[in-house]
Amino acid sequence: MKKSCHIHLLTTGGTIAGKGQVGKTSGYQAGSLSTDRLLETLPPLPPHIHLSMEQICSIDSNEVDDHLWLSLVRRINELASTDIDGFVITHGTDIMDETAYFLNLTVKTEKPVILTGAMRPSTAASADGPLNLYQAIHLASRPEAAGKGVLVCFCDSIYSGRDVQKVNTYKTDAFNEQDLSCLGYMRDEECYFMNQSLAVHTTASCFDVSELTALPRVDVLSFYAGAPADALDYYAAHARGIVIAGTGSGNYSSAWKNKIAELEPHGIPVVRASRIGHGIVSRDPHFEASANCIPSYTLPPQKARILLSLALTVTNSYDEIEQIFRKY
Ligand SMILES: NC(=O)C[C@H](N)C(=O)O
Repeated sequence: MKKSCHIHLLTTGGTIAGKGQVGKTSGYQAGSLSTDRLLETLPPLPPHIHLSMEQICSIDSNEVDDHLWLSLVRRINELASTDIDGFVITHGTDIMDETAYFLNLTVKTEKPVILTGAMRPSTAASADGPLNLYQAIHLASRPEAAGKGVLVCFCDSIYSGRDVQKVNTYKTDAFNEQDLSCLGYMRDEECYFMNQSLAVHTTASCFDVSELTALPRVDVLSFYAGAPADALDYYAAHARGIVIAGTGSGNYSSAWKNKIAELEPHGIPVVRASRIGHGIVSRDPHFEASANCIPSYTLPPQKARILLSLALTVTNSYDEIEQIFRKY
């Protein structure tokens, strides 16, 4: 007989809890199914898995903000010292990559923490939520999933919270399988790990948000043909740091480069990321001419924003922020 296992489900809403016209995959309301109703869609679990649950909120993930992240991480850290063996979080897919990365940097447990969701509402023909949730619960019960950082289980694949990104607007296989983030596969209840993220996470992370009520404001600004450099003045006046979604390998015009250099004495770090979504933004003397300009390495803009915000909770030093971007 298998050793019994206690999995705790935290629900936040998203399309997995969405309801709409029966059969249709679009035009639905996300986050409208209660946790009990969500569980009615699940195939039966084996007797050794004991499931407990709580609803954190019931929202479209575009409503997720720093405050929700801080309460979610506090709740997981508080429950991590109980007899719970693993956590599953249901979440909308639009912001799932951001929440997974934030939790990857801030939860203080080696126990499995798995996010899942769906691309089709519960009322759609061939809704994908039940299988995703079923597999996420099984994955959370597996010792192989421990100590690997926060994971996403979606459409038969296992992704690292560090590198997962949504890459399709509506298909059920919506995350980046052909990239750094796919760590392995699910086949029914079985998990098959093939890779592991080397970036620092969870118990080894230096970020402690337990006393914070808000995160330092960091904004993302896109560069595009002819983008006016004075937009940076606005962000420099309102945010503690800026991430640029540049072109190609994190590029922008010389007018932007000069404006960023002007911000250096004002203590505003500017992280160069890329709007491409794949590849690396590495050090380039052309851009890193001013010390406040830091490459995002393999982080896309929305994840670089999270890391810069957390980095600003521990340091204002440009050099130390750069070291953090190399490690996390
Ligand atoms: N598939 C989804 O879950 C999308 C939805 N808008 C959400 O992120 O909440």
